Amino acid sequence: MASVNSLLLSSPAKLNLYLDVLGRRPDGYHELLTFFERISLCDTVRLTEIQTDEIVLSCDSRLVPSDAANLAWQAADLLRRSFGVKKGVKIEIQKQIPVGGGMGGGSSNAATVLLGMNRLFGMRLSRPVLVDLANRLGSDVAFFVSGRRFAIGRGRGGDLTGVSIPPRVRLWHVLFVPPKNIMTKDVYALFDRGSQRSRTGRNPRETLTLTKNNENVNILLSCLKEGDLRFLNRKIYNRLSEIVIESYGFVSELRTDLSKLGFKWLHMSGSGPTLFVVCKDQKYAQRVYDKARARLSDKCHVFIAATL
Ligand SMILES: C[C@](O)(CO)[C@H](O)COP(=O)(O)OP(=O)(O)OC[C@H]1O[C@@H](n2ccc(N)nc2=O)[C@H](O)[C@@H]1O
Ligand SMILES: Nc1ncnc2c1ncn2[C@@H]1O[C@H](COP(=O)(O)OP(=O)(O)OP(=O)(O)O)[C@@H](O)[C@H]1O
Repeated sequence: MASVNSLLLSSPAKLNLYLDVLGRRPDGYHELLTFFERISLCDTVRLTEIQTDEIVLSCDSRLVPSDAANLAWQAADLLRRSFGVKKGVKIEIQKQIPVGGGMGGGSSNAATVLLGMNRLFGMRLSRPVLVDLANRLGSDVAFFVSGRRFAIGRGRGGDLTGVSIPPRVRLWHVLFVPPKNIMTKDVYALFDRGSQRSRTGRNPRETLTLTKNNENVNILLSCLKEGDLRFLNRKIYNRLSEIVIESYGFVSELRTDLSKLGFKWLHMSGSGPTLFVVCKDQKYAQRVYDKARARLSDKCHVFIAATL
């Protein structure tokens, strides 16, 4: 019997420890400065070479399309078209990362397909070539292709700078995910409307200069290297959180509930609605997890994850 060429891969989520929106770009996207962290909450992606010249996709979540609308399907298609690959592939996705939670699940699946097909078909494409493909699929895809635990993203988010953080540095998080999701593009549109109002003086928002932003990211980096979590908590920042909390009642309610449980430093990842805390170790994370599960299991899903 012929052996089956197949790979079983982990497809991790991300958190944004820093996210500032610096302005609107000529291509309609937003200019970002962000600090990514790869975390241990993972989907599973199985890739199998098939004899027919097609991409076949299945996914165990009904919130995710299983056709050409799936970002993982688009990744396989882009790779095949760019390099004239004739072989077909079956993609089977098992979701763990909440869909539309701000943790980059779809982008991660797409990156896993790029990296996985490169291996499966022995294509030997270099990391920069894969990063280039990634940036044609979405703003978060390049980070997952980079293979880094932490990175700074500029431009649309995919213009990456690596940071050197010792492997011993590992953050622990508890993630609080409301049962409703939020569309990223809606959040950016709300943000634009908010910024317009601020220009007319009705809704002033703090605007950070680029120098201030770079300084903040550098401080965040040193806190991480030194394991200074107290100061790190003060430096974690998300420019989109204010507009998300103002616009989506279920997020502000969850934040209030979590504050009442005594969680002081609550952060939001990406365009939300996932909220998270940073814990000093696994034991503390477990305590936070148990408390939130006991009191808020009807309001949100709770996960523990660490830097991966
Ligand atoms: C919120 C973040 O997750 C932070 O890492 C990203 O900015 C969004 O990443 P993503 O979902 O991979 O983004 P994409 O798939 O490229 O874009 C989704 C939508 O978000 C908006 N978008 C995204 C990135 C960016 N720099 N500017 C934008 O305005 C656009 O309206 C776009 O239609
Ligand atoms: N492989 C995939 N996994 C999850 N969602 C996908 C996938 N492909 C397409 N989608 C669609 O993309 C949308 C956003 O999904 P995703 O879970 O990536 O959001 P997100 O985590 O908020 O993204 P980000 O943080 O990158 O903005 C959903 O509407 C979903 O149907």
